[in-house]
Amino acid sequence: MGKEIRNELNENKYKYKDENKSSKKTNRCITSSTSVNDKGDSDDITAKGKEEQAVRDVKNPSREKDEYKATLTDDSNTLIGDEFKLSNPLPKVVHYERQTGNFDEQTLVNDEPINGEPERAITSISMGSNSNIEAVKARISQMQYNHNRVALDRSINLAARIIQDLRQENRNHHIFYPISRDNKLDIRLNSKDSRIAIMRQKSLSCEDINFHIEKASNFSEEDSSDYTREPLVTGNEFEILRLNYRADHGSDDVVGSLDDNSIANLFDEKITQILRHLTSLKDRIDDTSSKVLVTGDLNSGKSAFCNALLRRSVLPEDQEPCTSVFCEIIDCLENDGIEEVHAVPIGMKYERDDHRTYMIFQISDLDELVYEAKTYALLIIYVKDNRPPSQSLLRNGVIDIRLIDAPGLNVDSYHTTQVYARQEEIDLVVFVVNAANHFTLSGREFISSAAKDKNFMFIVVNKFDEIKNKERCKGKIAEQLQSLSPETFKNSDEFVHFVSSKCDENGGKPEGPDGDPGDNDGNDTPSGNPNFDHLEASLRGFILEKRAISKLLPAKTYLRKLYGDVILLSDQNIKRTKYRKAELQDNLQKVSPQYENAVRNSVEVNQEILKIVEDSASKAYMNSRQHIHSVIGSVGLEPLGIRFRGYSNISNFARLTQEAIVSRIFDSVSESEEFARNITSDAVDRIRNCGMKYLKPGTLPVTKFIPDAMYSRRKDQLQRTIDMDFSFTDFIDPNFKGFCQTFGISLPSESTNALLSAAFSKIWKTSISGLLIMYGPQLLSTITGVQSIARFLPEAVTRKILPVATAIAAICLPVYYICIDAPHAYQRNVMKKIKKELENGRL
Ligand SMILES: Nc1nc2c(ncn2[C@@H]2O[C@H](COP(=O)(O)OP(=O)(O)OP(=O)(O)O)[C@@H](O)[C@H]2O)c(=O)[nH]1
Repeated sequence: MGKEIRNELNENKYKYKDENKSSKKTNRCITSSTSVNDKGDSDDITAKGKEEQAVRDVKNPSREKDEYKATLTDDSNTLIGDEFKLSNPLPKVVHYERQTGNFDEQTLVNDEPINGEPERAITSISMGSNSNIEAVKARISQMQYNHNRVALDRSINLAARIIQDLRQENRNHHIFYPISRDNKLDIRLNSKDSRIAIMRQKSLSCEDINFHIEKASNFSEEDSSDYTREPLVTGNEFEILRLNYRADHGSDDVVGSLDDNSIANLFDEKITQILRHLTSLKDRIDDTSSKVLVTGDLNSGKSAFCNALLRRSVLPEDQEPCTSVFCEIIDCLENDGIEEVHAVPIGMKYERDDHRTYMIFQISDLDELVYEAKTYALLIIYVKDNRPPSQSLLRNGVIDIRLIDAPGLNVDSYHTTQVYARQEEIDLVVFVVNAANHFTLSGREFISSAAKDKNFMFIVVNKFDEIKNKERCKGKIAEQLQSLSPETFKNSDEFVHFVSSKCDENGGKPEGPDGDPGDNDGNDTPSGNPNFDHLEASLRGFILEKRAISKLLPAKTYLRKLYGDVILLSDQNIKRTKYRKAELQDNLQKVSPQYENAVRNSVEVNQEILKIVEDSASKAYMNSRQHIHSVIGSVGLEPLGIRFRGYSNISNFARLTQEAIVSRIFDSVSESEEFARNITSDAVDRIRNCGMKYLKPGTLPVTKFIPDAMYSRRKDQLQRTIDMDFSFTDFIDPNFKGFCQTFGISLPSESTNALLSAAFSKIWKTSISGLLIMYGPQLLSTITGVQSIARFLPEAVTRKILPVATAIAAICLPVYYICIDAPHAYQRNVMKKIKKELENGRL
């Protein structure tokens, strides 16, 4: 990813080089609309202090130069005050060489090209008036500024895209974030307070936290060696992407004790913060006004300092802590020239044109309003400054400046957090420190945090009048500042000021009466206090002349650090991935033979197990089938021991018969199940032995096989599945053998018996049975030889009595047989039904 970012940066020419080095490359101009100049955004013409060179002849046409073709459109008027308004038309297109401040020979004057006549172009401009030259300079300055602003805007968009990609990557599979592991902190992480603090993190659920804490506690040397075998950065090298996690305010950072999941969550949160900050940076550079935040410790004199800058006692000053609401001071021209206070209630977004978003007060009400922190989030104070633009800070003719007086840092944690949050939308921080206290802990923390994107901040060491040993105080401040904000320290003369903001009764800073700008008559003079004058001049110079530094540099600084971090992180991930890949390949080589062996064994063992399972299953199946079938077969043949108590009791007989049959079948099922249990138990043992052959001792899970849990089907369920209804036909099942046995007729052989029984049964169910009834008596008489005997009987007997007797016998005998056989027939029919159900698989 590092490479990708670099490529992307190169493609877009977002080169953030060291400013000192880049300044040596003098021949580079602003190149394209997407580029950031070599010196970043800080070197507009005025900042370089080379205004006198801005308009001059091109002496060396062969030198290397990039051209910037700037069309003077709306942008050119953005910063030009009335005094720069032109009497003569300006050239429409100017080719300007950045490093030398020269216009080249392509310059057009009055729409006409002046190729080869550079003097004409220059003459045309310089022959006009000084205001012409100033106007061209101002416009070029503005062009460069706008150009840099657009470039930064694009760079911020690019950074946001990269950061979002990073977040997605981190969500897909955790990004490796280098940290130095600290096992000692685990104990602290396990404390109750830490648990509660971690639970407050919305990204972690309760279970997650317990899991992470447990994991952190179990973190062993072996785990940590994963991270130490290769030389990696520790995470402290990151400037923007550095992760901190403190269980409580002021406690130690415990990131080193968190596991990968928690780190990934923290990283995700960090990205959310960065994206928010990038948005505020974008808003900040697009905002045409400049916001100056005056902050510092409680009672350090912030309000007094603002008043001193305004030359008016606008904000209340007190020995007691007083400012607990943010006070934003704006020139009243932005409020139709009316001096007043707009108090914005908490939760409301201020819109000047929407009166519902604020309440209006007089400036004199500020004495009370600054205490109303529970009601108001912001006090917008519109003040009039009659001083000329060259002296006024708010109405300076160049850029709108808003002074923001913040509550003291150490008032309480809520206010401190608010100050931290607001500094994101701020272009310049003025940190007011009490000369007697030096930098307190909260002051130091704030300055370190602000230094992330602001290379420079003004340090106002206030109440210097109260210090006796002034040199000693200066030394102490310098010592602390060196480590806190090196850039500010390097440029101490411009950025560090030892002053007294309190009104000087002996002709010090002029101060008008409260709310009355009467003294502020536009003829104001410097304060008479050289230190304060110097501070004021530096402040004006920085904000007005070095707009690029005050407004754009914070964004550039932040982006440079962010890109640096992303590249560092990418490099670490690439290294880490390569290292892991090599390690995995090593391991793969080591485990490959073992793996192949394991696969072979697994195939063998699977085949063995499959065979055991198939054998056992088919044995159990065959046994059950045979056993149950034999029981079903025998039930119809053997008596069940249920007495038939006549046809009046037939339903009871049917129920008892069915129950007896079910009981027989159930017993056979239970016996089969028992058999299957034994077979399965034996199979499980054989499978276990099979596993033991291949697996190391102790690796096979100890599971207990419980045979009794195998079958749960109960007798009553079986009973319910058998059809309990019966009809009278269920009691009729004639068969030849039974018929013969009933009447004591003996049959020649078993096979003949079976044959006849089958035929008998078939015939019974067909129309032949009807014919038999009709012609049965005749047939019977023929079969039994009644006809031949009849020859010896008197004719009356043969004609009348014999046929009637034969017919009676042919009807009564089967009826008698059916009645006698009914109980057995029912038993046989029920069994037939059950068999049929079994065959159809419904039981
Ligand atoms: N001697 C001296 N006193 C000062 C100076 N600046 C401010 N004071 C006094 O210090 C006290 C506090 O000043 P403020 O301006 O209210 O301080 P602050 O930082 O705004 O206070 P909070 O907003 O409450 O945090 C007031 O009594 C001021 O008169 C100074 O330069 N010298």
